[in-house]
Amino acid sequence: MLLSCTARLLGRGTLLRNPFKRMSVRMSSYSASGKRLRVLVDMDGVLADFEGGFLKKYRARYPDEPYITLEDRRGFWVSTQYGRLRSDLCEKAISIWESKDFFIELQPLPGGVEAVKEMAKMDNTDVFICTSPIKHYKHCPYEKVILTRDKTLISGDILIDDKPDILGVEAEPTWEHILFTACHNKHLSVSPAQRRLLSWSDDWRAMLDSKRQ
Ligand SMILES: Cc1cn([C@H]2C[C@H](O)[C@@H](COP(=O)(O)O)O2)c(=O)[nH]c1=O
Ligand SMILES: [Mg+2]
Repeated sequence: MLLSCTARLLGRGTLLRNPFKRMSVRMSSYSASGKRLRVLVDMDGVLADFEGGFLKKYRARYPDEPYITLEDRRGFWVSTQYGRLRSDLCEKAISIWESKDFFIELQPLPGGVEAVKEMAKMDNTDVFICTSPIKHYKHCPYEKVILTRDKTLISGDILIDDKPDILGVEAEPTWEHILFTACHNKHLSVSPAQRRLLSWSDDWRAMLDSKRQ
């Protein structure tokens, strides 16, 4: 569903060729002096309701098995928390997002598509969706947009992402990580230096502005 919303914004035929870059270059003009702002926006848990979509499909497929409400979610990895509930539930959880149509049917999180659309129209701003694929490659890469297992390698000014720890081979990524609040991270106390975006109703525009020269 998110992908179809995004496709409507951008034209489905261009999705896998990094349409946001083309779109932002087309829609905004370079200023003579100003540096362009590069915003990386995560997909699962930021634009697409991964947790809600997972729970709905898990309960439909395994109606007699225990489950974890969104209120009780803790820790980034759903599979880890389900595995702690009962060891075989880890594999059952994984089976949900490895299924065909899981990613393409995720619902958009409120305001996300509109925010990205607005960002992409801003002067001197380039917006990219930056998302990690699952290890099971059968359906996921086709259903997602831009893929990287290591977001530290991607250069940008801001990365809006719900994963609390974004690690990779680059020890000092160029971006500032803005933590997008999700059910699994809202109880975490993060360092005072770490900024949070509570939802797409929060002031993401001010966060972008704070990074402009
Ligand atoms: C919770 C959870 C997620 N995954 C997968 C699903 C996504 O493809 C990535 C997360 O991508 P993001 O760019 O960091 O949002 O991880 C998983 O494999 N196991 C899980 O428990
Ligand atoms: Mg995410």
